[in-house]
Amino acid sequence: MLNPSRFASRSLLRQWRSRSYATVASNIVNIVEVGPRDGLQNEKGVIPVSVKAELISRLGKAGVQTIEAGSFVSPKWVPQMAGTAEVLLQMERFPGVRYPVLVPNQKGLDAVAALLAAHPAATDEIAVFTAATDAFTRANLNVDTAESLERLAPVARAALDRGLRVRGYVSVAIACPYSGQVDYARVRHVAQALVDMGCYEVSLGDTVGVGTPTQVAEMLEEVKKSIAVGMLAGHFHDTYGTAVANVLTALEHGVRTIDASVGGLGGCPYSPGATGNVATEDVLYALQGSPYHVAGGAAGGTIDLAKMVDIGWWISEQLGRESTSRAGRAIRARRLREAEGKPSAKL
Ligand SMILES: CC(C)(COP(=O)([O-])OP(=O)([O-])OC[C@H]1O[C@@H](n2cnc3c(N)ncnc32)[C@H](O)[C@@H]1OP(=O)([O-])[O-])[C@@H](O)C(=O)NCCC(=O)NCCSC(=O)C[C@@](C)(O)CC(=O)[O-]
Repeated sequence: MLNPSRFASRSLLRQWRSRSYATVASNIVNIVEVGPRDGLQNEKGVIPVSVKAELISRLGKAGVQTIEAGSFVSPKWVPQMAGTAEVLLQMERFPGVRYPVLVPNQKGLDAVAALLAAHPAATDEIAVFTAATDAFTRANLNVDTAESLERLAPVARAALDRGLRVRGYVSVAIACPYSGQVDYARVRHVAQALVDMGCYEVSLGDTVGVGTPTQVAEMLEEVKKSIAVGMLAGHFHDTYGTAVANVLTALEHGVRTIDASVGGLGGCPYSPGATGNVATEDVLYALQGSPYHVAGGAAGGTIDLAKMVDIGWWISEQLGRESTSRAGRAIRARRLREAEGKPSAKL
């Protein structure tokens, strides 16, 4: 450990202090809560705008810093995301919280622009998306990957010109439901193309949820050959129960932004058999007592696990299903035992 009194000048001391701060800051984990978008887009029924807005309001109140609020995609393709503009107007907002929206094409960006013309604070960020395989991109966007990138580049440019931040997604970064094992070099090239078009961050998706920690590590090492790890995010579905392990692996490899979904909601309509995202509650629980600090939004502190458990339960009830968050279910069961006066250790 260096001793600050050994620094010859104040400016060197300042540099040392800022380096120390950078070390601390590098343990800050950002959660992008994708429940209201990735979580709800795969539901069978159509979810009322009021429920979606209430979900986002509750998440903001629980301290979530970034909440993906919905999509401006074709309602013929994904009817569950219809009404995102209304959601953005109905939900309660919290200072310091970001509310990005998914945009697939110029038409989606035009809809965002029309909303912003009337309500300039509706959002300040869009996310564009493509995939590492042509088969998946065709299923999701009706074009192959190269064409999707060609179409997205002017959309990203126009969004940046409007002062919006642009995030990118690469789906099927580990395996594709249509073409199997994915070449990680291809993931790297597609992620690089998104960075080149101006995305400040690229989220790498194990859309199918089949990835193991070893595969995630290999994929990240490949992508990191060209892209600074600070620009990468991890997006892990939990089909085979490896999502929390994959989150921890991504953190070990330097990734500091994790997409997660309250109650483990979700799935992609074009990824048959895939279950929801890693549950936000499970990530929060797994990181307790670790060197990582999960950044909070409104309160400036962290995300409140107890409140997230309540939200996971509430939204699951609204959807007529059970929360798939293991931590959420265990915490809830413990509360019930305690309410009945039964002995309850941490379990
Ligand atoms: C991109 C298209 C539209 C192309 O779909 P297309 O059929 O090739 O496009 P089109 O230009 O021929 O348009 C067809 C119709 O859609 C309308 N349309 C066209 N664009 C829009 C728009 N933006 N908003 C509203 N309407 C739109 C358009 O006006 C037209 O309406 P019609 O004339 O028939 O009445 C379609 O493929 C689409 O919407 N795809 C979105 C699919 C989607 O949302 N997938 C889920 C999100 S990605 C994901 O979940 C993965 C991720 C991000 O979570 C990460 C991971 O897990 O890997």
